[in-house]
Amino acid sequence: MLFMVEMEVNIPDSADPAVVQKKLADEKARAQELQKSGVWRHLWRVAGQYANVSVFDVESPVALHDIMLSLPLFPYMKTKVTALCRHPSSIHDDDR
Ligand SMILES: O=C(O)CC1=CCC(=O)O1
Repeated sequence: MLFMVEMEVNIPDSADPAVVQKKLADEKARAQELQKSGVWRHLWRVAGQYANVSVFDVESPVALHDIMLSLPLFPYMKTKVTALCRHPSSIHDDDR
């Protein structure tokens, strides 16, 4: 199942810089691991915002939920999830 996930990151000024640096490094490692596994299909920066638009390919909504809550930056994120399905005019065989 494909889902578009919009993530907006807001790190409070009061956050400990060392903790934030660790979370940023852990987030990058986790995001790259999930991209290599094929689960995190697309990761795009939204120009001009500390936000991204992503496409996840997961077994179920609960699998997506578990992945999102496991992200180190999740506590600092506002998220929006949209279910996707194949467009009849798509030429990409891997859309589903
Ligand atoms: O910077 C972001 O948009 C948050 C984020 C998601 C994956 C990652 O590496 O950073």
